[in-house]
Amino acid sequence: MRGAEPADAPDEAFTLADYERRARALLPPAIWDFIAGGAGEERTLRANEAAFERLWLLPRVLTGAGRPITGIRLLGRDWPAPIGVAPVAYHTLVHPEGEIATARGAARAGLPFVVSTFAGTVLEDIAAVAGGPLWLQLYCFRDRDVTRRLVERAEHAGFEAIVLTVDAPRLGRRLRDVRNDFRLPPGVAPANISGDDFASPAGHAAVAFDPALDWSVLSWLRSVSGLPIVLKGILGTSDARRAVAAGADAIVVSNHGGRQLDGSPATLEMLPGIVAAVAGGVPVLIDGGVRRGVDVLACLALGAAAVLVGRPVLHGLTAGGADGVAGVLGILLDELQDTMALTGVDSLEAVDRSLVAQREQLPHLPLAGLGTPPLLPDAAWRT
Ligand SMILES: Cc1cc2nc3c(=O)[nH]c(=O)nc-3n(C[C@H](O)[C@H](O)[C@H](O)COP(=O)(O)O)c2cc1C
Ligand SMILES: CCCCCCC(=O)C(=O)O
Repeated sequence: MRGAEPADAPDEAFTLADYERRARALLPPAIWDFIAGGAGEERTLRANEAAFERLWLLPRVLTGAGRPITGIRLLGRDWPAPIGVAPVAYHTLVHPEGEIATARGAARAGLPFVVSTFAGTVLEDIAAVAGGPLWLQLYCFRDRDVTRRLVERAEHAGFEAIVLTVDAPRLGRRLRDVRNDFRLPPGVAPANISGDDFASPAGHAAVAFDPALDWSVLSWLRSVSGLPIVLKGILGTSDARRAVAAGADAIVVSNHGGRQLDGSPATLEMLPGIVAAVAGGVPVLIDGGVRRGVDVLACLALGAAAVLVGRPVLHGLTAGGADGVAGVLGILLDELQDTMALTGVDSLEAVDRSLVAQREQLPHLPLAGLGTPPLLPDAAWRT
């Protein structure tokens, strides 16, 4: 248990951990496992959250920063805060209105929503209720016509970017799902692609995903869409550089929430090296284990332009539909504002690496060095 938290599912939620406990109490165990689980022994899943425990924020005092402004501009659009909803399949698993309720919840905060290829509701219906930027997450199928039609529909419906997931030539081996023989319940299916046999996500992916996907997919995608292309699932510096060279408009440092390669590093640990490698060429976003406003600020201090949040949004959706999603995003936003004010920064332009220190390194720092602490050793970032 973390912090001052009740052991049982709380009636009211004050933190994302409260929402998590409420969702767990409400969901059937196999659905809970599908959402909460990761690949293999879940080392990477655990590492994502644990990495945040190793960073401290170093407050600056008397800066007059009591009313911080959280807005950013990304891919030509203003975001009220550097927080978006990560693409997560099948919101209809946890709430009958699925992504429609999520879009309504995100709209209340005006925050962006990345809709999964495997959304359980129709893209055009989601677009009709959205209030912030909408991006489409794309899995590239063996059948490029199916993939192209999805992109064209999204563009026509007003989606503003394509987020191509590049870490999934197949699905990771998620042992909870294997042990549960997980199947989608009746009534839960992808609403935007046709076909059958979707019930086993891993089985369907094995048949439908293009296992031979390579960098040429970017020029193919450019040939079918004029939308900005964001590559999601970059973890290494050389891939990050290659993404920029290949014309990506942004990248998301992601290990798919620990659901793909178990044994890959925490995203937070890889972020500084990737930001350095990209050298301002494109915005770098990150996801994985972001659970508090402090975590958001830590990511920004290490060079991220914005964070995406996955499981917590589903927890909010489970607990309270659109209200729950708005609740989760509202808590993160409030916590980010608290953190900025207490750290002494009044805008995100004032956030830089001098705000964070790695716990293990602090005792060795001379006092004068506290302003510019070295973070993880370079070797940890190389690929
Ligand atoms: C239940 C579930 C379904 C997901 N579905 C997708 C998906 O359809 N496409 C995708 O690119 N990533 C998918 N992801 C990964 C998320 O986009 C994101 O990378 C990850 O959840 C971030 O970590 P967090 O949950 O710790 O915030 C999924 C994650 C979960 C938990
Ligand atoms: C073929 C269905 C696959 C859904 C995959 C969703 C996903 O990315 C996940 O991590 O789960």
